[in-house]
Amino acid sequence: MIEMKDVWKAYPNNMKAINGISIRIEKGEFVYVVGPSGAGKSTFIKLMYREEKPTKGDIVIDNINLAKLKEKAIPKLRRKMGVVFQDFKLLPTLTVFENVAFALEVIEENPNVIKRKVMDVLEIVNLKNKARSLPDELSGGEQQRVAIARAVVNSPEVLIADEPTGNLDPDTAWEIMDILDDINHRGTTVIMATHNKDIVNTIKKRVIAIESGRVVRDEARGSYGYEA
Ligand SMILES: Nc1ncnc2c1ncn2[C@@H]1O[C@H](COP(=O)(O)OP(=O)(O)OP(=O)(O)O)[C@@H](O)[C@H]1O
Repeated sequence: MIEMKDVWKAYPNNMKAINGISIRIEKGEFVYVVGPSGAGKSTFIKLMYREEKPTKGDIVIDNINLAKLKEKAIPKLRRKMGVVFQDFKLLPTLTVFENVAFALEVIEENPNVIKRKVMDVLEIVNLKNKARSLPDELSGGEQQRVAIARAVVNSPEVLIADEPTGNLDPDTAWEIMDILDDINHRGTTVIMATHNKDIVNTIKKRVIAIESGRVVRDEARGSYGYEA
């Protein structure tokens, strides 16, 4: 469960990106975050994985208050969440297997367990046959699938995705949605910021719309609501 209570965020240049947001997201939900460019979607998402700290208010994830979290406790929080970005952010010199294994090696997981978990998750994203490839030998959609595998290999409770289909052609974007939907059905909460009107209007989920740093709509099975 994720709860924001009257959260405000101003950047050091005094840009007020989030202006009093209160929301609650239950375990297992799939939520789209939509809104015009500059509305505060990325900031909203960055607050959730503690990339940014709120100026005011509380953000509670599984009884951990991010507003009060010490720097040294951040790695433990991050183990509860996987993050996927528009530009994949894979390590270019590591193979697909190594990119996905990396998060487990950092926590000194047993090598046999690493192998099993990585191959299991590569199966979910349908990339077992590319385990030895390097990222630049893959298509954009395949690279994003590796990034998703890396984000979920640790079985996080929450998967946060900031425009995961933003760099992909429409067909590939739908493939990514199938995978995110599958991961959600396996029990992971998914929170996805997106500008993809077709996806939001077709695969109906909860929609939180943000404008000028405020929630202007929060609808179960909502729609995109803006011109694409
Ligand atoms: N690190 C930063 N320092 C200062 N201002 C920032 C910073 N990051 C974002 N902003 C500003 O905060 C506001 C909200 O930005 P944010 O990236 O959250 O919007 P967004 O809805 O994700 O936009 P887009 O859809 O274009 O990605 C914008 O005015 C932006 O310029």
